[in-house]
Amino acid sequence: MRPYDAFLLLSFGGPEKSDDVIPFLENVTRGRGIPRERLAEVGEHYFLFDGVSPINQQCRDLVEAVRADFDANGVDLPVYWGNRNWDPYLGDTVAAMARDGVRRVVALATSAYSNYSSHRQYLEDIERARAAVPGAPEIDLIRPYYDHPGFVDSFTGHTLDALARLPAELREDAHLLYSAHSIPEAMARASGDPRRDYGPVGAYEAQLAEVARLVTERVGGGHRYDLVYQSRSGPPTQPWLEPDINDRLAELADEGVRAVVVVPYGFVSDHMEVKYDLDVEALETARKLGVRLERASAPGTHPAFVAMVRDLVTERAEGREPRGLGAIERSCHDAPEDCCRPR
Ligand SMILES: CC1=C(CCC(=O)O)c2cc3nc(cc4[nH]c(cc5[nH]c(cc1n2)c(C)c5CCC(=O)O)c(CCC(=O)O)c4C)C(CCC(=O)O)=C3C
Ligand SMILES: [Fe+2]
Repeated sequence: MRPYDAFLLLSFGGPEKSDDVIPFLENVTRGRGIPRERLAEVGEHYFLFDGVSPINQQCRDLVEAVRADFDANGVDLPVYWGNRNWDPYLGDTVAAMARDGVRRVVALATSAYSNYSSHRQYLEDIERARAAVPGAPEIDLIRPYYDHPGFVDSFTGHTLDALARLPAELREDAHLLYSAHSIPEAMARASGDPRRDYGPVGAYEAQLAEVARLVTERVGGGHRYDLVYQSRSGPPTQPWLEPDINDRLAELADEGVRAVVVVPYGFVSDHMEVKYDLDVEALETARKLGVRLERASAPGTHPAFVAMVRDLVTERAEGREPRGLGAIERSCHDAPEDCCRPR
């Protein structure tokens, strides 16, 4: 797979026992101005699950699936994994790669969209880790891949599965709620390639709208749908993207909607923000409102998603033009120096 001699999965990281929770939250929020009350509250979400975030095991599963897929398809690259906020830390992984004689790495982040947290911050993580390791390999980060057919098809499949779990009499009129991580409005406006015009909403929201349209079209059946946000943090005075999923659920209940399928299209796996903010909190909201809620799975190790990883690796290795189902102008693949920076 020239010019590369290794593949790296880059992820967020999460705690795996109660004692990890507070140090993990300190890592995530260092210098970010998250109120203490919010931190205590999010800590409780983790303690509810005995301090174990699902995200690390989901990364191990994806690493194994990618290894098997590479083996079966003649992609001869060792697979490494490193995180931003928890063990295995990216810095340790970069040191291990240097020791193993790895010179050039192709990396995929477990974030599909353009914005500071999902794209730029991973580029910064890579540079920081490399700077601390003498003889560190070069690391090329794969572009945002939100409209790759492998990402869209895995959500389509999982949305159809979730619809099938609804009682037959509720299925046809079920409302689709596409849920993504809220971010500060300023971060949303600064997302993407600064030379491009994404309209008033910025690249992140434009990309989300594209994916919701693509998945709804493929699911068929003419379902009505909305874009909603979850997991807001930051001080209440700072505007973040809205509407919150819980507020929108209340409005839909008022409008007479009796069943919703929540599609966590902002995420790559069913990690804590999905397991708590959707499966505990939004489910409870829906139950109180008398709305039936089914949650579709995020891609995880869906075969289309695993095959996507290989396609993105070969795209980068062969220097192929990026392709997607949407309008590629919405991406920031050709502006790796300036995209998704705070302005
Ligand atoms: C866009 C986005 C994604 C989706 C794309 C992607 O996947 O990258 C994402 C994913 C994740 N976010 C996660 C966890 C947290 N995010 C926080 C805080 C924040 N997230 C932000 C954005 C995003 N976050 C932002 C703008 C903040 C404010 C602070 C800052 O500017 O950085 C906090 C602090 C407490 C709080 O305030 O909630 C925690 C604990 C986990 C791990 C879950 C697990 O453990 O399973 C994952 C995958
Ligand atoms: Fe987050």
